Amino acid sequence: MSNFEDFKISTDVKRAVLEMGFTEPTPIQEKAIGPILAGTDLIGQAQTGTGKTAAFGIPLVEKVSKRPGPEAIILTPTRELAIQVSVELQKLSRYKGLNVLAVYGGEPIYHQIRALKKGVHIVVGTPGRVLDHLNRKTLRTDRIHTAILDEADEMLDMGFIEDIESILKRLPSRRQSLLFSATIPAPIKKLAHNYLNNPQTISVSNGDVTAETVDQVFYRTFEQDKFDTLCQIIENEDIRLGIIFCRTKKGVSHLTEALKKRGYRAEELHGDLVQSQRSRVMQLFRTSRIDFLVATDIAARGIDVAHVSHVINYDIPEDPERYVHRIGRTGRAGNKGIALTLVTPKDMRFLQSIESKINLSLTAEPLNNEYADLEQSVNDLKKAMAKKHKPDQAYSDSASHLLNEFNSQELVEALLEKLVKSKNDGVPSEYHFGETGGQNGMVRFFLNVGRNIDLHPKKMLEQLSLLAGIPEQMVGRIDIFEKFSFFEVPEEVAPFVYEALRSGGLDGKNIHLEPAKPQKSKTS
Ligand SMILES: Nc1ncnc2c1ncn2[C@@H]1O[C@H](COP(=O)(O)OP(=O)(O)OP(=O)(O)O)[C@@H](O)[C@H]1O
Ligand SMILES: [Mg+2]
Repeated sequence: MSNFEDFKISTDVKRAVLEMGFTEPTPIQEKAIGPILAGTDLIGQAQTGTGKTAAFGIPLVEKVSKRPGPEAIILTPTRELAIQVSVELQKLSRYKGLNVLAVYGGEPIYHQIRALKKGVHIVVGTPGRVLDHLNRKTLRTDRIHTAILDEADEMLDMGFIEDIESILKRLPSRRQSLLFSATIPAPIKKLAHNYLNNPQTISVSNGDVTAETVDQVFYRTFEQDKFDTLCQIIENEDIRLGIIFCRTKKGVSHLTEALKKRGYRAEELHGDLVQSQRSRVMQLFRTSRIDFLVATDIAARGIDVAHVSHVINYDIPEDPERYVHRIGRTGRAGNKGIALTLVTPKDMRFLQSIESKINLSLTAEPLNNEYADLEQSVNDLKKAMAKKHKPDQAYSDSASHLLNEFNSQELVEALLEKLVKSKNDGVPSEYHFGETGGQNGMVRFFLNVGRNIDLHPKKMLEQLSLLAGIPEQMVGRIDIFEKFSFFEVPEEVAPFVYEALRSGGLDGKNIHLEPAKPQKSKTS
């Protein structure tokens, strides 16, 4: 089947579908619409951005009557998603003339009560506010024949499960229940069977967990270099609209502030904002009046904004499912998208679990380091100029001499080039190390060894044991990357290694060491 004409749906609904620009059903729509029309309970799984909303929305608006309702309830994990889904259902039912209402927290409840009283056919809501209405008896349930959990795995997970259970318990038991998500882990699927009646599972992922329209790469960086790395990425990439994800609300605020200071059009979205701010930011982003939405995982699920060209994980998600949903905000409805993830040494294990979840190994994108070095050299030079230095006659004479001989523009260019080259000559000018938690009594060190350093793990091992006076076999694992390396040693010898690195450096040559900033633990 490759045509909406082939479904048993009324012309009112068909007309709306065509007006929305949908000419052929997507695979999940092709497979799910028939069974839903037939009344089957269903678990529907398909990649991000492949039209799951219309897959349940089309048969739903077909089945809901114009009699006083409500006849259907859809639950979503965030307010933004409730609004978005209600808008899509309103569009689908435009010619049928149904009323769809979004009910969510952070908005005066009276407006919603008034709207519910006036008559609503389909309710889309977040669990907290829906429960509130049920408790106040402002939302009647006796005519509800369909319940849908969008982002079902999230809804049946820790944060929501209790609310969902109490809502479902109050709905008529003779009802059709539908669960949709891009990810449905096995334990959640098992749990889902408690709420469904003899469900059919429809899965269209042809082996890929993430949408194949999204190009995924990662960048190696350090905690303290993340912002510079991000700015370099933004400068290098051609970003139409970008969503930047951070782990915490604070992180989102700080990053937004920093980006704004640099002149980027960015706004923050997280749960500490009042609803009017949240709606305003979403509106600015949807209408391209800002270029970057900096968000917590609040924006990870379901959000559909046209022309999002890039998703950037400023903080890597610790949970592989979150990664799948976050990057799914781009590459939607057949469009291309790019997903970039910043990875620090301590993030490597999260990257590995993501890779095994999505059955893909991501490629590391090298940063354009020469330009980064150039920028740094220019900054170094500016700093030097800002310092009042005593005039040294010999330097002054040489400078006048050179200026007489060469054009000043060319002279500065040559000096800069020399400065950048010297940064990369042989031994790096700066070593940097810090400790992050190792495992099983091991302490992990990481070293920023700069670029272009020829450091074989074996050589590093020899030097380490020589320096710290510890046997080679005491060193756990050594990983050497382009720009940094890390290794683990038993807790008891860690202080010796620390001292040895501080006082000596790996090959004893002109090495400057700095302890890394302590890593603060973050909470959301
Ligand atoms: N048949 C279709 N033809 C063209 N575009 C479609 C079709 N169905 C849906 N779309 C569009 O595809 C986009 C993604 O749809 P939707 O938001 O329903 O995806 P989803 O599968 O729910 O993704 P997620 O897992 O991220 O929630 C929307 O902009 C929607 O309008
Ligand atoms: Mg969706």
